[in-house]
Amino acid sequence: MSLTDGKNILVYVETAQGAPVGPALEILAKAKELAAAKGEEVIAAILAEAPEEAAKTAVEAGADQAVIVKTAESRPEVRAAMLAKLVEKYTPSLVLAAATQEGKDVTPLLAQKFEAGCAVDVMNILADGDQYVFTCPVYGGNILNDVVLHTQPAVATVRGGSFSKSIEAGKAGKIIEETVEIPEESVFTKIANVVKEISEAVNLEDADVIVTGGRGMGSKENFALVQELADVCGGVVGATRPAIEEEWVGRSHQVGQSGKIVAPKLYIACGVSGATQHVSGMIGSGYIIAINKDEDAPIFDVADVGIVGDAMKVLPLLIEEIKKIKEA
Ligand SMILES: Cc1cc2nc3c(=O)[nH]c(=O)nc-3n(C[C@H](O)[C@H](O)[C@H](O)COP(=O)(O)OP(=O)(O)OC[C@H]3O[C@@H](n4cnc5c(N)ncnc54)[C@H](O)[C@@H]3O)c2cc1C
Repeated sequence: MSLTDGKNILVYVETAQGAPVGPALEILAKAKELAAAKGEEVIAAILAEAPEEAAKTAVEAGADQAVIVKTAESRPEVRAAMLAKLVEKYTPSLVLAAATQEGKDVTPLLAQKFEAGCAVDVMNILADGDQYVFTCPVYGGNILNDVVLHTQPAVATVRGGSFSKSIEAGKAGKIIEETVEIPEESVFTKIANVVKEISEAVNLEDADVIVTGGRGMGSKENFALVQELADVCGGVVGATRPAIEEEWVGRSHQVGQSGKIVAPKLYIACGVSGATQHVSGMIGSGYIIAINKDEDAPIFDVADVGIVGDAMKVLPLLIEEIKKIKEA
C-alpha cells in the first residue's frame, strides 16, 4: 500500500503520564515551520488512554489539528497499525515521530505498511521543492548524511534536541476523535510479561539535567555519588554501557548508540572516557561538563568544561558547593 498526492505533515505525538514527550513538541515546532512554507497543515496523532489534554498541548506546540484515538494499547505492532489507519485517512506527505524507544519501535513498522522510506535519528529537515532532505548521523555520528526519500509518505524519526519547542498558550485548533479497531487475529505480538525495571524506565529524553557515571566510578558504592549529584541538580542519572554491565544502575539509564539519545541543557559526565558510541548519544547536550582523571580522555574534546581529577574527590565537593548555593 502506498499513497499518492500526499499533503500535510502528520506528527506522531507520543505521551508519557498523559502529556506529550518533549521531543514530540520540538518536532511539532519544526513541522509547523515546514508546513507553513508550503501552505500545508500539521496534524498531531495521539494514541493514549486519555489524550484530550495532550491534544491541547500539541495544538499549542504547533499542530493545526489533533487526531486522537483513545487506547491503552502498548504493543508497537498495534500502535503502528493504528497510525497506519490515520495515515491512510489523512494522507500526509510526511510522517514524523520522536526517535525515542517507542518511536524507534513504531515508526519503521508504520513505514513498512506503506513501503515507505524511513529516515532515522534525523537531526535536521530541509524542504527542497516537493521533497524533504533529512540530515542523519551515520558511523556513530562521525558523518552526517543527507537523505531524500522518494516515497509517499516519507517517514522519519527525529532525534531529541534537534529543534526547539515553541508553545503558544491558549492557541485553538481542531481536535478530532477517531475510533480505530485492529483485529486481534491480525496481531502477532503477545505480551507475556512486563519487566518492572524497563516499564518504569527513566525519562532521559526529557531531562534538562543528566549526570552520567562511567566505568571510572569504580564501584556501585561510588556510583551513588552520581545519583546524589543528579538529585542536588534536579536531574536524572545516565550511565555508560560498562556501568550498566557492572549492574551499578539499570539498563534504562544507558546513554549512547545502543541506549538513549539525549539532549539535556546540562550533561555531567563522571568517569566517562568519551567513546564514540557514548558521545553519539549525548553530543546534542547544551552544556557538557566532564570529570576524568586522564587529561587526554576524548570526552574533553566535546566538553565545554573539563575537570581533570578523581571523580571520587571532585563529586563530593561539587555536591557540597551546590547544596550551599541552594541553601543560600
Ligand atoms: C556496537 C556498540 C554499541 C555501544 N553502545 C554504547 C552505548 O550506547 N553507550 C555507551 O556508553 N557505550 C556503548 N558502547 C561501548 C563503548 O564503546 C565504550 O566501551 C563505553 O562507552 C566506555 O564506557 P566508559 O567511558 O564508562 O568506560 P571506559 O572507556 O573504560 O572509561 C572510563 C574512564 O574513566 C576514567 N576514570 C577512571 N577512574 C577515574 C576516577 N577515579 N575519576 C575520574 N575518572 C576516572 C578513565 O580515565 C577513563 O577515561 C558500545 C559499543 C559497541 C561496540
